[in-house]
Amino acid sequence: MFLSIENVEKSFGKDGRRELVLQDINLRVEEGEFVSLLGPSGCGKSTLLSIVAGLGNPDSGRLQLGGRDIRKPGKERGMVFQEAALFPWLNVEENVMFPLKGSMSRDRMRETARHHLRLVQLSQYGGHHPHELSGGMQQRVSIARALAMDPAVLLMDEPFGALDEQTRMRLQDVLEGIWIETKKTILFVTHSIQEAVRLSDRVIVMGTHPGRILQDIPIRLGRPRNLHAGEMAEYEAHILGLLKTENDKVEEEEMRHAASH
Ligand SMILES: Nc1ncnc2c1ncn2[C@@H]1O[C@H](COP(=O)(O)OP(=O)(O)OP(=O)(O)O)[C@@H](O)[C@H]1O
Repeated sequence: MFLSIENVEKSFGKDGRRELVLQDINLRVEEGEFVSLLGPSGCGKSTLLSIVAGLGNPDSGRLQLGGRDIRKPGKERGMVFQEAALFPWLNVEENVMFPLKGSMSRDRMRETARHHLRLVQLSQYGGHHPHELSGGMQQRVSIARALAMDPAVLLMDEPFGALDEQTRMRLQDVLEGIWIETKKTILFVTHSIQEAVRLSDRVIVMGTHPGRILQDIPIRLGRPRNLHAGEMAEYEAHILGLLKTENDKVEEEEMRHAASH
């Protein structure tokens, strides 16, 4: 199922005035694509993702999944946040089974949970409780939980943002492996240029004030990706240049704003 975002605009009230947070957002994500939203803090990445999740409405514009309008949350869109948010009183397997309740038999639920725990390489930990796992392992459980619902699209909001560098890179490998195996459509929010280039088929670079799309960059590299490939560094340098120009512009605006008050 393709995801389409057309002419989306969103503003919030701030200090007694309206601030345009998303302007003229147009994006189409094809079935099976891995697309990242990358941009400076405050450019509206999370706002856009939550609109796609159906957790917030745009002021104008249209969102569709497989040709059907998105108006509210739905199980065809799975969400993974920065914090794993597992139920501490349930074990790992029960956490993955929890959202499946009522949709299938208990045996089938258990089988589905086990399959997805295998996918995130946590087969041995089904009987453990969340507090017995590291942050990275907890996040893998939350990915398994989202995938077990078999969503058409997986929405991931900085899922590795709270992890240390080593764990983050390990989870990038795990996620790429899952994507290669399942070919899920993924929309992924990140601050990290390296992470976006490492994982994505396309990187959507966003600018801020107002949040908008600066460039849509296809990453034409094979999989699994070789972290040390020179071509990866070339993409990263190009994106860094784009973001630097954008940050310089924002700093200039802020200085002008401060000087006029
Ligand atoms: N519910 C809200 N009410 C008012 N302003 C909001 C709300 N949600 C977000 N904003 C504002 O919208 C802008 C974009 O926020 P958003 O969290 O989407 O950016 P982001 O790119 O995800 O940032 P970060 O990378 O820091 O998470 C910010 O200026 C933020 O303060």
